[in-house]
Amino acid sequence: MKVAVLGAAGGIGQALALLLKTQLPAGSKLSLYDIAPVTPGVAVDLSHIPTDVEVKGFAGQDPTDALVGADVVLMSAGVARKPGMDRSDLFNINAGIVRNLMEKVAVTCPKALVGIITNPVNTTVAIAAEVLKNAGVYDKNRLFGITTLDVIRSETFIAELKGLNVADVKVNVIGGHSGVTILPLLSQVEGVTFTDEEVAAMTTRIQNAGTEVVEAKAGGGSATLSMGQAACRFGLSLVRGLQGEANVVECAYVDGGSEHATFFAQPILLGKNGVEKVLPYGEISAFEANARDAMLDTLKGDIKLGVEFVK
Ligand SMILES: NC(=O)c1ccc[n+]([C@@H]2O[C@H](COP(=O)([O-])OP(=O)(O)OC[C@H]3O[C@@H](n4cnc5c(N)ncnc54)[C@H](O)[C@@H]3O)[C@@H](O)[C@H]2O)c1
Ligand SMILES: O=C(O)C[C@H](O)C(=O)O
Repeated sequence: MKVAVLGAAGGIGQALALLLKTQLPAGSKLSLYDIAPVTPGVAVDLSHIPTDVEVKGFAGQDPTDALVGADVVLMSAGVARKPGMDRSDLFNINAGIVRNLMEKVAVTCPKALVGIITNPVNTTVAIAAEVLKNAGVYDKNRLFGITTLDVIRSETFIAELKGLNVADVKVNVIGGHSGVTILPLLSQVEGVTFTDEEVAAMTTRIQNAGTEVVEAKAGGGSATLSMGQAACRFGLSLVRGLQGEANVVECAYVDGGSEHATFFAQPILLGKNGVEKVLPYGEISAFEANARDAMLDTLKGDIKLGVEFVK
């Protein structure tokens, strides 16, 4: 199994690469690419950790060498937010970065499962899909916007509030990955009840958790370590699905035939071809149904921006 990380010298990329080096199955290959010249050094550094995962690093303008033979590509290349910015403010720089990298993916490893981390995810995933369509290699089952950070935040915050063992807390988060488009389905969390006030406050906290980190880092970037963990969890789930493991389920932002929008985050069953099955997100409360319906104009606008950028 070969996993390529694009943006591997960055805050997320280095954390993710470290976690993958220590957690990928024995015999895997880890391929690190970034425009930053330090990237081969990051690979050498990781290669001294005694696990059976071979690490190679590539720098420069062309990611092709890093992508050859990749089964999974995880992309965090791009710029991060500073206080006062929305994720959509990253579009001007990151849209072109994602388009250019996806053009190389389309040519070099068109069958790879691709997980997009680069913000604004609601839009960059649509850009990635359009690039793959233009190249004639689009398979909607192989492209994912990684929303796992919203899931792990939900698990953490709910366990803290309710005094639960966090390992027992499971939460679906649907919609997209910015502001009101992030919708945790608190009504489905087993073994707990929330007051209306708790639902409102917890939903807002999860939606604003990225901003919480951006403000705490005071100009030094956005979430990197928790995102490294989230991307590692999602990347390992992709690998487990590819290896034929049963019942691998994660929420992700996919082109899954949703009635709500072309791309919509919801639970998916992963398998040997990526998305094996898009799963229903189940019964939701009136609060959640209102929040879902209220997000759709924003989400569809974000998607349209990405489609039009490539056209
Ligand atoms: N999906 C999520 O939940 C989530 C969570 C956190 C951050 N993010 C996003 O992830 C992205 C990266 O965040 P970060 O904190 O790692 O930023 P960072 O600045 O620490 O790292 C980004 C890396 O991308 C590299 N890069 C820039 N242009 C490139 C190109 N054309 N090819 C290859 N590499 C390139 C940079 O050299 C840098 O090493 C941001 O867009 C951020 O908003 C998404
Ligand atoms: O908030 C950001 O800009 C980064 C990321 O999307 C997050 O949710 O932490």
